[in-house]
Amino acid sequence: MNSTLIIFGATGDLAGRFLLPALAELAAAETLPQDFSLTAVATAEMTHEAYRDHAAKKLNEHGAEHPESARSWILDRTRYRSTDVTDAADMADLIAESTSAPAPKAASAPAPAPKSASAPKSAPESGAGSAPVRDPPVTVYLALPTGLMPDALRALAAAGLPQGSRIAMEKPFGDDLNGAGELDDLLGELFGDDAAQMVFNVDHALGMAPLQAMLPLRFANPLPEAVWNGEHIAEFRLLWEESIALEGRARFYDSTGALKDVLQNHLMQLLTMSAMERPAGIESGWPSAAKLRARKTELLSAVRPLSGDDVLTSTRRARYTAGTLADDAEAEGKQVPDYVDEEGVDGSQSTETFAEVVLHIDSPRWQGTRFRLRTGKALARMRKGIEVLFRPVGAAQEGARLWIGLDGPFDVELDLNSSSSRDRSARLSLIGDQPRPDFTPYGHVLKDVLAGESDLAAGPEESMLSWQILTPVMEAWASGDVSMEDYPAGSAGPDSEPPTGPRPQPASGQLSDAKQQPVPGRRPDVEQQPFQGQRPDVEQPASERQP
Ligand SMILES: NC(=O)C1=CN([C@@H]2O[C@H](COP(=O)(O)OP(=O)(O)OC[C@H]3O[C@@H](n4cnc5c(N)ncnc54)[C@H](OP(=O)(O)O)[C@@H]3O)[C@@H](O)[C@H]2O)C=CC1
Ligand SMILES: O=C1O[C@H](COP(=O)(O)O)[C@@H](O)[C@H](O)[C@H]1O
Repeated sequence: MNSTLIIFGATGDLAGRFLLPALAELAAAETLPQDFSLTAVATAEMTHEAYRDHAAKKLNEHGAEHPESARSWILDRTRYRSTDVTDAADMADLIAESTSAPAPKAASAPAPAPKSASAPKSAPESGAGSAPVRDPPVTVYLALPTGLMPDALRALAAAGLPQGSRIAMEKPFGDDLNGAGELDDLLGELFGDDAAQMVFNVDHALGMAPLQAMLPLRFANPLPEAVWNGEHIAEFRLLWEESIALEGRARFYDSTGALKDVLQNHLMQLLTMSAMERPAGIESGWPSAAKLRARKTELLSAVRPLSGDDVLTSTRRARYTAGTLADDAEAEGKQVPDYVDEEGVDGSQSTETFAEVVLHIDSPRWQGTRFRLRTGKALARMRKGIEVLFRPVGAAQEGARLWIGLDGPFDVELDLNSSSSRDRSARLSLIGDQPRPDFTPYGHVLKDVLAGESDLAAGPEESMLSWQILTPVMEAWASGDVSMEDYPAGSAGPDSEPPTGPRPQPASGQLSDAKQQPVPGRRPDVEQQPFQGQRPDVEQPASERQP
């Protein structure tokens, strides 16, 4: 496991809300090497102590559930450096400094064992404060706005990274289809064939244990798999609804919006994990990263392209107006102004805080099923999960419903048709909890990134296909063809009818002619596999449940 971590964007929201708490979590679980050190980087001038104070506050705010000893263990190994991420010379100094000097406090303060006095699970490569290892590998985490990624990567390549180093890049991968293609080309230019091993495209949705569990749930049980198709499922709702609003992130969010921030990446991962065909290797535990990506790209390639007209019937966008946020642990019932009046927001940009898109997949398995992807900020409650609406059978008014919570509560709910007596129908709800995840999503991500694993990294092809699917939406929204709706902060969202989707699906057994154009992938690690869906003869059922 790499023991030197450098976080760019260390004063940002991601670092404070997720990365620092995840490091404390890993320290508490004794997963980090004893000689672990963190170099926190941003542009602001600050002393090590000032940064540690800042980090301690963030850990109190977002990581209070981790033991005090684990939080101090991280802080003791943290130094701060102001560096221009686009400057190669500055970058080279930073890397040399991060790998050659012991972390400022680690040499003087004995490392408190976070949970017990036992040895860490990963063997230390050198003790804290011992003689530096020559050119040890580093892990560079780019928690930066997307626009900075190309310059940061160029500077890193020019500075030269020690053998075995890794780069973690936050989503979204590029800003649109062209940007993602250019970024992929740039990675190839800068790092050649090593790019696939070296660069980890982070999408923390993939670190959510229940999303990983979708594969065993679907493929290691006969029950869901037998009905996991368009004949039985009318609609998937892939939801990433947040109760929080901007949280001071206007600089980032106002040039991004809900579609690019969440729908293009996290929700597309929910889509692929819910709908992909069986990946080879799942029967023996977990598929290889290449096999998994092959199934994901196959699925995304089969998403029916949206025409300009389809965008009108298949999408909604909105932004919040003044209101009171939900009274939960994150949003705390705060009052917020109209989105356009939030500090740092440029109202003329028409940035949406709510996005909904309905897609169809032209594969034998998924004929007639709607895939509804919905995300938004300042909504009535925090709800991330997958809702599966089954088609009604016989005289039943409603079909069965399955809910899988992804990010706490980790609830699973199965609503079935039953009856309370011979002549009265009633719903039977089976409710349970999923197994507790070992780590939070960012705990998983950081553990994998530091350990050099790639199973949970998102492939660049997936990102490009996702951008390709959404390009017509972005174009229609930019030209104003789909009007911007609004919703009071803290409400369930806009009160218009949810979109129902585009034109009728192709006649039974036929797949759409208008397939997505293949996106040229540079990485050699994606294997294309043919569809193995079993039901080419499924007909569109008469009753389609309305959202
Ligand atoms: N916040 C979140 O909840 C999540 C964010 N992400 C992703 O993380 C990334 C960062 O988001 P977030 O933390 O919210 O953004 P913020 O705007 O909160 O933070 C951006 C960080 O980048 C630093 N920075 C900006 N310009 C430079 C530069 N030229 N050189 C060095 N550092 C620079 C800023 O430091 P300074 O102020 O000193 O310039 C700041 O630390 C985005 O890609 C986002 O998609 C992913 C998942 C969750
Ligand atoms: O990627 C992002 O995710 C967060 C939400 O993450 P979660 O794990 O708390 O659901 C979101 O707030 C942020 O805007 C986005 O960049």
